[in-house]
Amino acid sequence: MSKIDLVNISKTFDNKKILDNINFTVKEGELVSLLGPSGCGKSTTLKIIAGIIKPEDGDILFNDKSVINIPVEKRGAIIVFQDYLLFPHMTVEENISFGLKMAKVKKEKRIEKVKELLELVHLNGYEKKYPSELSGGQKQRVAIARALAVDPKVLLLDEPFSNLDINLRDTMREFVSNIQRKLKITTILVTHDKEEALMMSDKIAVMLNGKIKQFATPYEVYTNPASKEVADFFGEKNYIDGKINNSHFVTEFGNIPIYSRTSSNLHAMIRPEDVKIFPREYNNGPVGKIIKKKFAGEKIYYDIKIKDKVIKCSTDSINKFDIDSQVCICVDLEKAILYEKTEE
Ligand SMILES: Nc1ncnc2c1ncn2[C@@H]1O[C@H](COP(=O)(O)OP(=O)(O)OP(=O)(O)O)[C@@H](O)[C@H]1O
Repeated sequence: MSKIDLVNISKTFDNKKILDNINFTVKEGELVSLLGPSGCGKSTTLKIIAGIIKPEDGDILFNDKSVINIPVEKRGAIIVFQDYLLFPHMTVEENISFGLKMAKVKKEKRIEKVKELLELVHLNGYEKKYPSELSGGQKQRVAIARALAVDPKVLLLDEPFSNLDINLRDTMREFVSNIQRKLKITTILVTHDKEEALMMSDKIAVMLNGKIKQFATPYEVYTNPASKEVADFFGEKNYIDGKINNSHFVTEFGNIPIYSRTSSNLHAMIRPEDVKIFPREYNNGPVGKIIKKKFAGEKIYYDIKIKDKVIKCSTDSINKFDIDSQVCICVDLEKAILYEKTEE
């Protein structure tokens, strides 16, 4: 297993800068997610790490040694693509042992390794099946076993769950997490799914427009986005206006202390789960009317109109309120983050 460093990586396609000075480190045995919207450069980054694409600037280090001039087949970084790319004319065991055969590993050793991997991915008994006889989840497990067969220095997963239905996706996320932790294999996961990145990663690299905007733990990225741009990408939020007075940002929901001031043109970002909602008669905060309600199993999402502003709130589904009902809200301002206003 390796520590991976991306050092000042840049890449241009058709005169357009796709990757702009990318830097981050994946420690040995860590799972780092590369998270960002479609087209921001995630897959290109993965292909550069694997050696499929060469950057025009920068370096890739595996355990502090440059691998930039090492060709893809010798580099030891294996990509599992979202469409698995299994060989359709080969059985499960032939697919898994393909890389070992290429590496001229002896037959007995190959058989032993395939057996071990089939056990790891819970596919014992499937060795003689062809990919067309497998479900999506099973195909993906074969693809992972095939990647692991060659003992890669780093496992690169390119949107591995996006072709799976939602229930299987959860199962496979957990399955891959367990294998990754068990083998302690350095892994980079490309995803545009925030929840997936939050659940699976040791660290998240948030990528927007070819740049890494934040590199931190899931908790840090979610609770303390490095910029308004990251906060906007990362889930629902409210922006609350206010005025600065005596080192405080004064809002209609209460005051937020300002520790270091960079601008006077601020607003406070607050997540929907940090807005509490109470029946009108509690009378312990600003009053508004529920104008939208979305039931999502464990949670209910409300839009509450207070004067001319709409505040988003999410609660567990025990707290039920009807559309048009009057409620009062309490904003947990300790969780608020002040950002400079940008042009919308
Ligand atoms: N070989 C190429 N030649 C020209 N442009 C390319 C090439 N590969 C990627 N691009 C462009 O680079 C940009 C980033 O592509 P990339 O596949 O890295 O994005 P992504 O973040 O992985 O997107 P998605 O989530 O949709 O897969 C896109 O605008 C894409 O069109």
